[in-house]
Amino acid sequence: MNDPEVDGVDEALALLGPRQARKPERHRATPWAEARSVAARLGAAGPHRTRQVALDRALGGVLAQPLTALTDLPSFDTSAMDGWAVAGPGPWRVREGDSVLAGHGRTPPLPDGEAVRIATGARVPPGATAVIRSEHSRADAVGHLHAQRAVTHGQDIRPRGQECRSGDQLLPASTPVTPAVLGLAAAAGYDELPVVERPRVAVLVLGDELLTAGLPHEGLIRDALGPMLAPWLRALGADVTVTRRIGDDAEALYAAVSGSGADVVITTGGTAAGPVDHVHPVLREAGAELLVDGVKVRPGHPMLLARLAPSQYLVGLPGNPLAAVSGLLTLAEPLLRGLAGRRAPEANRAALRDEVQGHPHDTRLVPVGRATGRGAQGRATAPEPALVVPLHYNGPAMLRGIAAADGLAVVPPGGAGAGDVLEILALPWAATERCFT
Ligand SMILES: Nc1nc2c(c(=O)[nH]1)N[C@H]1C(S)=C(S)[C@@H](COP(=O)(O)OP(=O)(O)OC[C@H]3O[C@@H](n4cnc5c(N)ncnc54)[C@H](O)[C@@H]3O)O[C@H]1N2
Ligand code: MOO
Repeated sequence: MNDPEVDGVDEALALLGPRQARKPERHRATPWAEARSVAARLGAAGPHRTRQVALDRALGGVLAQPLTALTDLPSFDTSAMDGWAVAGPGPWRVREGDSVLAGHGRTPPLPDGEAVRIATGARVPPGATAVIRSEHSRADAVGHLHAQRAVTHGQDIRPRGQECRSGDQLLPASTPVTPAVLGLAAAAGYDELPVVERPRVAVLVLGDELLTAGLPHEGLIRDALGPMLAPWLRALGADVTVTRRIGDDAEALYAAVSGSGADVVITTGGTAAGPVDHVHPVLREAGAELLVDGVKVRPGHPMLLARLAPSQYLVGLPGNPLAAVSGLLTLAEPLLRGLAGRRAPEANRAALRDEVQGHPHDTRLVPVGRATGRGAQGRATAPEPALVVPLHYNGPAMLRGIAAADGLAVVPPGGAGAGDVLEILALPWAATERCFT
């Protein structure tokens, strides 16, 4: 675990001038799984602010409190079918000129031996013992109703409280608010829901070489992270309040970090030890506490997590775009998930179709796609466990692999062989497919 790095981190530290040398002792990167746990623990600790929001604004949030029924459901004995409410054994005398419809108030009691027309969803009159579907009954010429099948007591009546009693817990806290949850909440009497407020996130994009439009030219390149991070972070439960381009300006970075009112500041670039890599010096100047300073993962090993204030964090993503994705999923995702009050999803697992080379000491995160067709033994859909294909173009500076991917395989140190079953990190937009479980 504590072996010296074999890949140049020691050498990189040796290149640091005395002003930049951040630790007298040898740099120790955190193992990948431990780095995720640190971020998850911080997130789970909160703070969790609760907000009451109208139902139509609660979608995508998570319940801050258990959802408790405000009423019995159904709230009255209800007809489950269109037909006849009857009282006692038949045949029944039809109560003429009268129909019991949904939405109507209390109806007069039904005496034994009588039947009245009733609609699905209508209140069953007091005294009724069953509902007979219209297609299972026949009214004769002298005003009597005959059942064409045996009638059992209570048939096709939904009794009050069948689904829940007022005060029953319908869903626990931390349940994601889906369209179905909105429907249930409305049925159970809610106009508003208490949801965990989304953590506010500020994104600071560093680098003088970045263009926001047009073609790369004369050493300048397009900013690939600005357009990618805000929507990705939103999908992880964050409220991204701003994406700012800071350039390679230490003072501007210090001002942006120390003046930020965000719960989480996310920086991109500047995490390494180059002449304009300002993140470490600025964190030092701001009195931040480094909780994770480098992670034993490829790409993305210079990623970091710092506490700026008691409940305010900074995640430093490396500038190489796939390394930034690695930092996003390793540190930002578990931190934000916890702060957003979300539960950890069950780990997805899938079998590798092809061997993946590993790093000798570090975890690798490798974009993978679901195998289909011949790769999945001739079937159109992947068999159990799902089969995934490692994708090309997975270098730290490349997004071509991840843009075509269904997830990121967690490749242990030393690599993995064909058929090995690995954890797959989900991409938030692939969540609805849940294909790896
Ligand atoms: N001497 C060493 N140099 C480097 C090491 C090391 O261990 N020793 N690690 C390398 C690794 S791995 C990574 S990753 C990068 C991390 O560097 P920084 O976080 O300081 O990022 P930058 O130097 O600012 O940029 C790196 C690379 O990424 C490009 N970049 C930056 N931002 C964006 C963006 N928004 N969109 C697209 N591309 C971006 C930037 O132009 C650089 O090419 O350090 C290595 N160096
Ligand atoms: O690990 Mo760097 O983060 O490979 O590109």
